[in-house]
Amino acid sequence: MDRRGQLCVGIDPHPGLLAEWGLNDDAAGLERFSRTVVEAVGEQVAALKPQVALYERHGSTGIAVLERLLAECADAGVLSIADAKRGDIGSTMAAYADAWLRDGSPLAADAVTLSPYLGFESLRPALDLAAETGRGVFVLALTSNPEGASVQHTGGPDSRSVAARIVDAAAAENVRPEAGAEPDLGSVGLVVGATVGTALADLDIDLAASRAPLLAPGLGAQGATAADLRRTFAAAYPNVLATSSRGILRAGPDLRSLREAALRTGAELASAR
Ligand SMILES: O=C(O)c1cc(=O)[nH]c(=O)n1[C@@H]1O[C@H](COP(=O)(O)O)[C@@H](O)[C@H]1O
Repeated sequence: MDRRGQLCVGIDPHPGLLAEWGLNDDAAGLERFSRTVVEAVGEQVAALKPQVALYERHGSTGIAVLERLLAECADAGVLSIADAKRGDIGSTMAAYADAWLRDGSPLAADAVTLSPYLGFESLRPALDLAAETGRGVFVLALTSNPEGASVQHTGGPDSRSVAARIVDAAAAENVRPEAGAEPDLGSVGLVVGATVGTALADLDIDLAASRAPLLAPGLGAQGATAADLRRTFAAAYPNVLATSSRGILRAGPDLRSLREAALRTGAELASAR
């Protein structure tokens, strides 16, 4: 982010987008779509975030395309975030961690998105493997969809909301006193939607203190702007990696148009007030 700015481009090969790009809704279309995005913006943006579901719907051939895409991200020198939203009991979580975060795994990415619905501590195998292999995780805290609040804003007996507890748990992970001179950010990131409005203040959440990289979806197709992000995240804004999928992808398949869309959005993020 220091070198390339605060934009992540999501790679979401929806059937409708494939058709708009003149591609078939099959593995060959998926491969062409994925390669085009890497070629257009892979040397320009901080990260690419393939949406795993859109590869899974093609079965094993789609997963094979995803494997190649993750390898191509590494070759292009751009960070990859596998948007898989995994979460399960610890013993199964170890297998998910192995799939997405282990050196040499065919699906190894630089980071993976995780769902803490089974309890933050159930994510332990992924937290530990990420720390061990120099990777990262992004744990859902306040999601960008309107339905998220019904779970994430609710509080327990101490009235701290579910989202605030997840942020607190990530913050505790990101403090590693034994590490000596620490980098600004830890490896346990959080997902906080660009669309959450005043929720951070309402729920008394201090994101800046969490030292978490903040993956913020909702820019573009879901209606949020760079100015919304600036306002919503306030002091934590420098830690935000804003992610946009359809908002950028609709400019394709022309390479230059895709690049320009990403450049324009990146510039808006850099100058947001
Ligand atoms: O983890 C995510 O990236 C994510 C979390 C969230 O709260 N909201 C959200 O939209 N996402 C993902 O971000 C992408 C948003 O796509 P666009 O709305 O097309 O920019 C999709 O792949 C979503 O699954």
